Amino acid sequence: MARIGIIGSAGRMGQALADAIEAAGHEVSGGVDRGENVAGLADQSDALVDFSAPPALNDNLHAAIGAGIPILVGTTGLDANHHEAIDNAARVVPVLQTGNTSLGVTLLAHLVQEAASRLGPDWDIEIVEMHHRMKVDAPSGTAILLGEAAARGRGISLADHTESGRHGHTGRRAEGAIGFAALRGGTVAGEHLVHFAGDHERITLTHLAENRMIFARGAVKGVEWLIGREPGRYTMGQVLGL
Ligand SMILES: NC(=O)C1=CN([C@@H]2O[C@H](COP(=O)(O)OP(=O)(O)OC[C@H]3O[C@@H](n4cnc5c(N)ncnc54)[C@H](OP(=O)(O)O)[C@@H]3O)[C@@H](O)[C@H]2O)C=CC1
Ligand SMILES: O=C(O)C1=N[C@H](C(=O)O)C[C@H](O)C1
Repeated sequence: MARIGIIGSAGRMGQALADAIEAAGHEVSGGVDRGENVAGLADQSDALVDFSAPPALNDNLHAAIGAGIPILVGTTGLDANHHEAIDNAARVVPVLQTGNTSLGVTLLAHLVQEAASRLGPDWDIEIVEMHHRMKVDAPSGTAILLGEAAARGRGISLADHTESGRHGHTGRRAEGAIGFAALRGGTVAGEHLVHFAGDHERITLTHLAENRMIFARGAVKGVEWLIGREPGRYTMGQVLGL
């Protein structure tokens, strides 16, 4: 039984996570939201899970380091500075950062990498995601994770090949680009389609999240796996043995 502290506890994911922690036989050691004491929560926890917002990240990492416990970062919308802070924290405590904790997306990322490596650069890659109307970041963390998997498969850098938010007279598609489109509406928990568009044929790999429990259960698995590990930066692929 582990004592798991929730950062962003009043949010949609925080509430789903509390249910998943209890269903798995663990204890919710407490929860914090904006402006609350994360260091105090860390002191009474065996691990922290962060589903909050990017401005909270530095305090959350410091709290995990201060208490010497692992942290799973599920918050999306992170930039290069956030990733650098995660790398630094991972020298001291175990850290798992992912844009999607579900088993399905973790497997999908492997399939996307494989398809991208086998299909070659004349197959255009376009990633389309749809989420609920309350989502604040785009493209989703999952779309970026899938873009990175495609870029790895192709042996290119995602940053150098991203085409996002096309509008107006864009000119033709850049050769070798990985495109992103984000739709928002209703209560969609999360949909991701990765299109491989070749000459006169198309392959689409899809993941549909039907509710948030798939993310919450994956996060609990991640935490169970992280507790007792050496410091380091880990992935959901390692957790799920994929
Ligand atoms: N990795 C994954 O598998 C998944 C990741 N996510 C990501 O998780 C994050 C949360 O999503 P969701 O639950 O839908 O969002 P919500 O807006 O429902 O919840 C976010 C919660 O975090 C709180 N919060 C905001 N700022 C801070 C802060 N500085 N310190 C502590 N708490 C804070 C909010 O409080 P307040 O309302 O006061 O701002 C709110 O309670 C998003 O980045 C989302 O993309 C979501 C699903 C799965
Ligand atoms: O904000 C959400 O809801 C989700 N966020 C994550 C993302 O940005 O990919 C994961 C999931 O798709 C739901």
